[in-house]
Amino acid sequence: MIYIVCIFVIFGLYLLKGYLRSRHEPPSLPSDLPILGHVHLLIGGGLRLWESIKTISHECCKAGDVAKLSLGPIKCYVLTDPDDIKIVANSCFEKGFLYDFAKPWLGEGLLTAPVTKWKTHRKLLNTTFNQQVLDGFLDVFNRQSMLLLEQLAMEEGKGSFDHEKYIMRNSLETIYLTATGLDLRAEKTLNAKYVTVTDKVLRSVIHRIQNIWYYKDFIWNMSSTKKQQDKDIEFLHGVSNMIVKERKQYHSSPIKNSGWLNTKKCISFSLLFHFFKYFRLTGKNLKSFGDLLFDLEGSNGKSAFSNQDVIDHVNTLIVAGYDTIATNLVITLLLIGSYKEVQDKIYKELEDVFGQSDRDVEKEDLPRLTYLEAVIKESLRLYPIAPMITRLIDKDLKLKNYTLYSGKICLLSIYGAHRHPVWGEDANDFKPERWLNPETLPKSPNSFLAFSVGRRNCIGKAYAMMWLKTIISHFLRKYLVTGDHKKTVLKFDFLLKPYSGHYIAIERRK
Ligand code: HEM
Repeated sequence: MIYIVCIFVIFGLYLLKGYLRSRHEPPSLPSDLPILGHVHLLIGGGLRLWESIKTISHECCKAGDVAKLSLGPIKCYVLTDPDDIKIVANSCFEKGFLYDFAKPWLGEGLLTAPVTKWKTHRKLLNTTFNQQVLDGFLDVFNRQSMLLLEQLAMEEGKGSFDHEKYIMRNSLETIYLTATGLDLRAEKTLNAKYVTVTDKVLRSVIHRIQNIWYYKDFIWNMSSTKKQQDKDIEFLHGVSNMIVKERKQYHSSPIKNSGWLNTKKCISFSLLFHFFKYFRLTGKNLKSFGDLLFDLEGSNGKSAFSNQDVIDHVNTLIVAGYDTIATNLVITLLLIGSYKEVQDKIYKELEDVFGQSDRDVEKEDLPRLTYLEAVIKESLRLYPIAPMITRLIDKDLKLKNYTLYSGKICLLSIYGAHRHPVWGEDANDFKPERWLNPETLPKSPNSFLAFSVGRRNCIGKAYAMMWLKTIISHFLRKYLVTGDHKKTVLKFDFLLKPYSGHYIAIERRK
């Protein structure tokens, strides 16, 4: 008898726990189909995926900022409240299995590294992203801006054109120079191929995310997309392996520090060639991120990173850096071209700082470009390049109104937080002025999340702002830009990207 009572009590407690837990669980998003859940939202290409991200975010906001979403058997949470997002981002650092789909490409660089590795590596990498190192890149940013203007000259006065192709190429060259020291300018074919192949690999990762039967490795491994992905990744790895190997050779050389002329003797001809181009371009002995990583020492006095670590980090910096800044620049120029009064105000600020001169941007100029900074932030608020990121909930977490239970994936909607009512009734409008007055900004400092939030936020934030301010200030001193952002159609291919209608026209300023 006592056994039967015990079984009833245990069963009763189990049911009670389930009931109490369900009372704290958030509601499910609408259109939750039996067994399939919300998988139908993932079906279709990048255009449909972007629409789905917007729908999920708006529905979640309506449901009280926390909601459940099911992808077949996989149960997820969605968040749109900025403060709740910060709690999750600062408590759970593991990103969940979706990021594993990028591991064949990015290995265990910062973006995809498991938490144990990420913690030590992020601390070390933070030291290489200091202001002094970034200031050293300003020369590259100025040279690359001038190069872009030279290339755009052929489009002057000719009506609308696709500025994305120029900007993608230029951004890749810039990030390559600062991450590896390699000057891709002289490698036009390699540059064009790198951009195309990177795009293909991004799309293949998205293809896997969209088709849940590919979540199982054995099915994915049999697919033709995976076979093509392997070939593409082999090409991308081939490029970075070549560079990193040569840099490593140079760093392990006993005469590394004995001056540029001596260094020549111990490095291969091809490296010498790259060095030559690099020094010619910058005119200074600048160190790339890759060089700084090789120089870092661990607690035992030896190199902190293995060859593979450096390759993974350099690959990650290139991928995380070039597409994000390029896409933001494409969208920001389009917005500036759509709002004449905004363009006039930026130009006025540029005149205050630079007069009529087309001189280089100096580090002292950057903090003075406050209106331009507001424009860039407003562009990132309306069009966050990474509109949704994920975290694995690895402990039960109490939020404002709900508890999230361990084991589920949490989708943090940056898009949703940026269009949240905390931004006011004009949340959908492009209004850079809101950034100039603390009264017109949301109370919570976590409401702007374009670079994510917490300790696992974007390591390249300061780099990105510096590069964007430099290039736009060169561009607008030379050109008047027109465009119509309302005609632009966007898609989501791992990152937010323009699909069509994003063209601009440029006229030289008198
Ligand atoms: C407008 C430009 C950029 C935007 C909007 C942006 C946005 C973001 C976001 C939202 C994350 C968090 C991703 C996640 O949690 O899954 C992130 C992470 C990261 N970003 Fe950026 N990023 C930009 C530029 C850059 C640049 C220029 C670099 C490198 C030079 C860079 C390197 C990284 C890296 C390495 C991470 C992973 C950090 C970690 O996990 O510790 N980003 N970025």
